[in-house]
Amino acid sequence: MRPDSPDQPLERVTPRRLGSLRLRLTVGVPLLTALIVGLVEWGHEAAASTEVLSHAAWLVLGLSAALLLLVEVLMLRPLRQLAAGCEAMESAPLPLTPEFAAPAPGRAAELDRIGHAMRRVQGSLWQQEQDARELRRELAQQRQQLEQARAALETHQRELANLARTDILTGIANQRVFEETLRREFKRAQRQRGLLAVAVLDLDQFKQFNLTHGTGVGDQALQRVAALLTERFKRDTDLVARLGGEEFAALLPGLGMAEAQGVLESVREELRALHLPDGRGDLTLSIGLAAASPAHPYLSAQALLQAADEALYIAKHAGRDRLSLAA
Ligand SMILES: Nc1nc2c(ncn2[C@@H]2O[C@H](COP(=O)(O)OP(=O)(O)OP(=O)(O)O)[C@@H](O)[C@H]2O)c(=O)[nH]1
Repeated sequence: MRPDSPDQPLERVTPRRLGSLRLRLTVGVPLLTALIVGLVEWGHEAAASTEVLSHAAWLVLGLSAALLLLVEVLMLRPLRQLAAGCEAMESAPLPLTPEFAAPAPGRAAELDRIGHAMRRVQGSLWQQEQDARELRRELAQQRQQLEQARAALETHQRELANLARTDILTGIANQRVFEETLRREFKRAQRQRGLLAVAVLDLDQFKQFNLTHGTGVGDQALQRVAALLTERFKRDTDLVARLGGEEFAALLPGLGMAEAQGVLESVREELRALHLPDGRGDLTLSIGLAAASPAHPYLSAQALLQAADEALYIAKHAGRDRLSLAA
């Protein structure tokens, strides 16, 4: 049996205040009766006979007992049940159950039904709280998953953006980035009356190199050239890129023709000294170089790049493995 069941013995659930009320009624009514009888005896000693008074006292006592019984049955017992229900609600959360489905008959049924309704409400609240807790937990999980998906998406977007700007084989900038940067740096050089050198570098006889050593070795050679250029041009403003195939480019802000020529000649020498692909090979590089300066301006970034291209063409036709300067 549950501690808050209405069938429980009354002594176990009697609230202190109800017990106090009953005690006061139990003690107070007989005392009052005795007091009345005493007063009547004292006041009417001479007039009334002892026998009549005695009957009156017994009548009052009987009425008091009946009154006590009525108070107990009609008020105290239902109140105790209600109080017990309230206490049980305070003490522990209960699931929604069909307890007290049939309230006790009689006048106490009203209070039983109130108690029962309160317990149903409490059970319903408890259930709703459980549901809300479960929903909050699911929401937190979904929020976490969403956060992870968002982070993964951002990573993929970054990778995609990088892929769109990077040459896959060599990992350096691609032609698109080179042309964007060239336009930007050209405008800056024009604005600041600065220097800007552009070099186009092309591996010699690479078709034959592939045929001799295979395209896998050709790929490795392209990667070595990219690494060499990245190593040599490492200022923040420098940019090396692969324009496509076996053709590379270097953008060198702040460098005039003579300075750029010196660095590029050493790069060409270094590559030849590598003897790609196997330390005994003879892979070489032809370079066309153009430089914009206040003394030698170009109309556009495109014109500057075209001048470097034309210089490369001259280097190729002059026998390869050399650097040519734009006119
Ligand atoms: N291994 C490899 N080869 C490539 C790649 N891209 C282009 N090539 C090859 O590079 C070769 C370029 O040949 P060509 O344009 O005739 O130039 P070349 O043989 O270097 O001759 P010149 O430039 O006149 O010295 C072609 O055979 C392409 O197949 C690549 O990513 N990997």
